[in-house]
Amino acid sequence: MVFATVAVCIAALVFLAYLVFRPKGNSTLPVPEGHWLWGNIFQFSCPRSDLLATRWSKELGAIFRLRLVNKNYVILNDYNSIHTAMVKKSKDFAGRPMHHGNRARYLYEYETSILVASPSPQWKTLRKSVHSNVKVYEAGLNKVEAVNMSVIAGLIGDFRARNGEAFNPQDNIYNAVMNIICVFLVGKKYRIDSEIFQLFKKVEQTTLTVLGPGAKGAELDVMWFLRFFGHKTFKKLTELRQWRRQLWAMTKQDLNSRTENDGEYGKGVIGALLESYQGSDDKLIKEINIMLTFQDLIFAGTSTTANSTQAFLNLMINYPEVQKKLQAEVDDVIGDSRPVSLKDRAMMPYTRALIFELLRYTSIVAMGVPHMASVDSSLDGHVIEKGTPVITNLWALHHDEAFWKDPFVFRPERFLDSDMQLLTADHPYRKHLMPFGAGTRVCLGESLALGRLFLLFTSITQIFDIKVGTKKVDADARDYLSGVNLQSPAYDVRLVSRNEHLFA
Ligand code: HEM
Repeated sequence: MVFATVAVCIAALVFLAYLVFRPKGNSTLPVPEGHWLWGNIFQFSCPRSDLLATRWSKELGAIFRLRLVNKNYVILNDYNSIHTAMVKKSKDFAGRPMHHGNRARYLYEYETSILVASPSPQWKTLRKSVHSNVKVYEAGLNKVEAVNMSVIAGLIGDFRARNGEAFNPQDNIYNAVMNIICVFLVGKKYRIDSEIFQLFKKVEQTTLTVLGPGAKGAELDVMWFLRFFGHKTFKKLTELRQWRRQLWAMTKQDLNSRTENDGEYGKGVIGALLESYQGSDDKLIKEINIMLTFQDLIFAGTSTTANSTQAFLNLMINYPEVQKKLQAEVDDVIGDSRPVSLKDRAMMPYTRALIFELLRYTSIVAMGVPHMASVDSSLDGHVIEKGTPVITNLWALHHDEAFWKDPFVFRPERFLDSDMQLLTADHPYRKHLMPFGAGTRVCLGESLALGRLFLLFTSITQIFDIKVGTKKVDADARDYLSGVNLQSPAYDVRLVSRNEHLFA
């Protein structure tokens, strides 16, 4: 009797759990086979969820949904679906699913920033302000260039100090890119061993480990109660909030102690933002929104560019014929007696094609940044309910075998025409390339990133022959490590000087 009562109670509880956790709505989109209660969550919380989603899309079609416990997520895997959602129906899908992610909500202190806010008057004002400050920054191209080149000169110096011996370039690249971001944000480079620089690094790197689809602790998004049981990611999130507050206090103190012309390059984007809102009656933007946007820009700008540069060196080792062509163009257009300038770009189609190919091949931001349907809408005849998170699988778009010939071969020529000129922007290859997303939420740092990659790649190539280190590591992007951004596995390289006098 007792046994029967317990069995009935358990069955009732399980049924109740199913009723509570079963996803609401009646989506017609196919879903991969998963657990009856928690759906696909543990399958999807894996390293390289982009590769898994790409495999699923081959069985289920370009648009499918995942069930993560009681929530439906829509995954878009080809050009038509991504372009329709991001560009044609940009307004319908420009939201961010902040309410779905406990980790993000807690980290962002239940407030918003440029990256996590759905379109609203506050988001528009913030995006417009950052954008106009970025533009001011870009307007004086010489200034941006001077900033970049001073940091790049330091990086070249670090590389030279290796005397052509094998070494892992990861830290040097990361520190240089982080300092480029510091100059962009607050108008100043920092000493690598300074407390503030170390805090910048800690905030950036920890953010990457606690957010993102495949990051550890994704289960907190649907089982928030786990925070009461000593969950490690929750502890990290709490620490990160403290480090960010500390970094923000130090940054403000530093900015306040400087006069307009004091900093090497003004007060940067954050200095300008703070000045425009401090003392203004406009209560739309609060200091916390600027602090959170500061964090967005640190992590959106650093590892994306650092990982691309790290991938570049290993690609040059693995594709020596590409390196030769790049060097030939650098030697031809820039020569060996002056540093590279952004103005050279117009005369360097091969280099620009190489950068496009690198962005396609590596697809560093493989799953984009999650979007959300802001209204009831549809994609390819399927209803997408308001509030549904929508993920763009940019990896699948950039490695679609039905569209790209040999997508796993690194070949810059695919972006050149028969006269070796860059394909025009309306060419299908250019249109299918969306490493920065597209539409309303397109990456805010696209032109900055393209400019920096150009200066970094050409400067390194001008000064060094890039050679294999102690052992060759495959550059196949399918083997990259996951996080929020993909990263090449560690390798070492020999950078053998071919130009002794520049940056000496
Ligand atoms: C190789 C370098 C970079 C790549 C591949 C990249 C890629 C992306 C992607 C895919 C998105 C999401 C777009 C979407 O929501 O559909 C994004 C958003 C964003 N990126 Fe980048 N990014 C790069 C560099 C940068 C830099 C240097 C900055 C600024 C310093 C930056 C700032 C941002 C911001 C603020 C957003 C959010 C925009 C919004 O939500 O409205 N990114 N980026």
